[in-house]
Amino acid sequence: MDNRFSKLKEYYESKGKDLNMRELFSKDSSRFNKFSVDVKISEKVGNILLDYSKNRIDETALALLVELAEQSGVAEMRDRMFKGDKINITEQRAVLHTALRNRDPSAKIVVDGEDVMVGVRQVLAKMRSFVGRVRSGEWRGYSGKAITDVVNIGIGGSDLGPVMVTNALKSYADDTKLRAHFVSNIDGTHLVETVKHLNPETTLFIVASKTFTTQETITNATSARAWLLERVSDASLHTKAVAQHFVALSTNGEAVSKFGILVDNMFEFWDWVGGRYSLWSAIGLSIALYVGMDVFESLLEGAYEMDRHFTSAPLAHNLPVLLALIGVWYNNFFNAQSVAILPYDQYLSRFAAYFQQGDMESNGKGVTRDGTPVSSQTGPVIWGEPGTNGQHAFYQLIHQGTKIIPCDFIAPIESQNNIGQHHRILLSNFFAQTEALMKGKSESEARAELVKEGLSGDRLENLLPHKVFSGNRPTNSIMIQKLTPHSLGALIALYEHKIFVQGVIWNINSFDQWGVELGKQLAKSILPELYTKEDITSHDSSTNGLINYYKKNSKL
Ligand SMILES: O=P(O)(O)OC[C@H]1O[C@H](O)[C@H](O)[C@@H](O)[C@@H]1O
Repeated sequence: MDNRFSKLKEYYESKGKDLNMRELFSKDSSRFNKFSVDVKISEKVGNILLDYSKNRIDETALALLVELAEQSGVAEMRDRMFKGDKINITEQRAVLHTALRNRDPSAKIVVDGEDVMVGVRQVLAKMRSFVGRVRSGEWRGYSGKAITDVVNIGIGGSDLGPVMVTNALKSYADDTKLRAHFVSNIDGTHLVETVKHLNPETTLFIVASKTFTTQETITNATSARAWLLERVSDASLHTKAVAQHFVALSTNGEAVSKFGILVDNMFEFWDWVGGRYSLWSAIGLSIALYVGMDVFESLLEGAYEMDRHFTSAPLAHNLPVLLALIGVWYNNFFNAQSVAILPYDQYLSRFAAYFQQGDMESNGKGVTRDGTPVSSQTGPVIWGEPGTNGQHAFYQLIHQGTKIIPCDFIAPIESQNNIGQHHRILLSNFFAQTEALMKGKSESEARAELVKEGLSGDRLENLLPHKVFSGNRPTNSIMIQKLTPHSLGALIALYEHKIFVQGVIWNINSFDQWGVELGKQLAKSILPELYTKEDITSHDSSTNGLINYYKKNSKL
């Protein structure tokens, strides 16, 4: 760790590592007020509360963390990102997903002498017109019927965002009129199972790929086209069928035309949009078709409001900055390996999966921006499932295991589906889990409980250690008023910017992903080997063994 971390390191060693939340809470009745921020993001987003008091921090640790952010140039790098500087140095690209949701009609962001906002607005207008035509039934399939099902074919950033958001905004859609499906995996099962019950006359395929070279997507799109054409018996209708049933979302116009999709049916975006930050671009078309363009634009607006908070709030009261700094504290000093994202909202069931790519592909890096090996830990493992499901699956390890797992609990105050006691039960679990993780159960408390249950002697002594919870396990609690397109947009942007801040502090490039390339290259060289008769000897003995085992037993 370089000098920027030394004061924190010293504080961690002398006091930080022994901070005990139970003691901190009992000594200071205003701890919640001191270590929480309730920010009104905008009228439509509403407030976002971040309670970070259930963390192993005190005023000194927090002040030193904020100092770390200042010294690392977080504010400067943030401003460079928003104005379109090429901060993605390895790819020499600007990082401007924030331009996609910039709702200021007079905004101008110049990259290579061109105002990118012009194109952003044009594509949004094109999306609006297309979405309107499909949703109203004006856009027809080859046989004259309106579209009932949309299948997004894409993977990674061209899949996870739309999957997560369409799921989150289900209550804003009308599934009886238009359904959204997603095919990502190259495993043929994904496509076959998805189209099995679909009517080719009323199905629209969206081929979503920034590069339009991704093996999985192009293979799935080719098979989807074959599926459609096999069902159009009149061959003279084939060109029309592709034109009416295939659209593309991409930065690569040439490859799109080569695939046979009309330029008119292509929705463009640009190399300054990272795949994992692209749901705000044309990649969001499946979202817009599913929930309507107004709702999609509300999502953009919500993210824009979070951008405004991020660019204007002082670092010590800045939601993404606080989340990032708390993460750095555990990642770099307590040696925490992972972070669990636990939304207490079924609509957010894909939120953690989405940010697995968002965070791990961004900050899973081993060299600094100047190419030297990092001297501190970088991005954590991100995982999580919605509550309360997770409670009955993996929370045991978070409560009593040997690993420290900082958790983010997220919940809306209001439910979209108020039936019986459900929402209050859900929230009581949220509150209880964070309390239990913080407080734990001491030996004397556990003993008293066992005595009360009538246990004594060896039985009590033997059981006692299993009933003790060490506590002092960190959580952030995030509450929004209600899961709306606006608040969802803000929540996603909150996490995006958290990742950004951590990347700046670790001095890494959060916007490339070279690490995914090697496996892709090797797969390309292995594929032809799977078609030959003879045994393969060109790899290590394990890879040769696996390939030859497959070939020997394959019935193909
Ligand atoms: O949108 P595409 O160009 O098809 O890329 C899809 C995905 O594949 C790549 O392997 C990257 O790791 C991801 O960042 C990207 O989102």
